[in-house]
Amino acid sequence: MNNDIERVLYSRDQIQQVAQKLGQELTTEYAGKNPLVICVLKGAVLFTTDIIREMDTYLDLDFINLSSYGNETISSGEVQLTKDLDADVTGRDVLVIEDIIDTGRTLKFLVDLLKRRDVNSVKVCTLLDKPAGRLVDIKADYIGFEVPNEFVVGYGLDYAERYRNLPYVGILKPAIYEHK
Ligand SMILES: O=P(O)(O)OC[C@H]1O[C@H](OP(=O)(O)OP(=O)(O)O)[C@H](O)[C@@H]1O
Ligand SMILES: Nc1nc2[nH]cnc2c(=O)[nH]1
Repeated sequence: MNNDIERVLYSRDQIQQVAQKLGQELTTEYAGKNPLVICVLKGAVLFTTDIIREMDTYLDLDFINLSSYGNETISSGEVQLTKDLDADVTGRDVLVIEDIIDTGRTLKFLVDLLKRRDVNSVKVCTLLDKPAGRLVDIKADYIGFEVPNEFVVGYGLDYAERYRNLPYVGILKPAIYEHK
């Protein structure tokens, strides 16, 4: 699997360091607030487990599954809610954890949903931001790294469901797409 990677963008150590820094900031942000942390499945699983271990505050954890890429590298444009939250979010201070914001459609869909459900506040922490991919106007409050306008994999991010378990973020060799 590692042989399929052309270039590593962010190493495991770099990701751990940024998670520690963001976790400290989030500890301050949510002191005494008992936030509801929402992990956006599946991609944000690895980053979420890093972030919450760095947050020294009481919190609740929930999961939502949103999907719009299927097995492709380009968004279908339609966000599907395939698993809803278990928690009642009314009046909660919500922290959304994402792996990447690209077009922004997934995050906009989720933030709009949470606002319709009358949350008290919503903030977003993402491992990666790809500003050059943005098609809707939305920003994260906490960002690990910016990435160039290329399809990235690893650390939760997949290509056709593979590579989520790579311990770093990288770019695939072009031959991988040719042999799909
Ligand atoms: O800003 P956007 O263009 O909407 O892209 C970002 C979303 O795309 C990926 O999810 P995907 O739909 O691939 O589902 P997955 O997390 O299960 O892989 C990623 O995990 C983000 O949630
Ligand atoms: N794996 C992966 N999923 C994405 N979803 C939106 N952008 C990306 C990306 O660059 N890589």
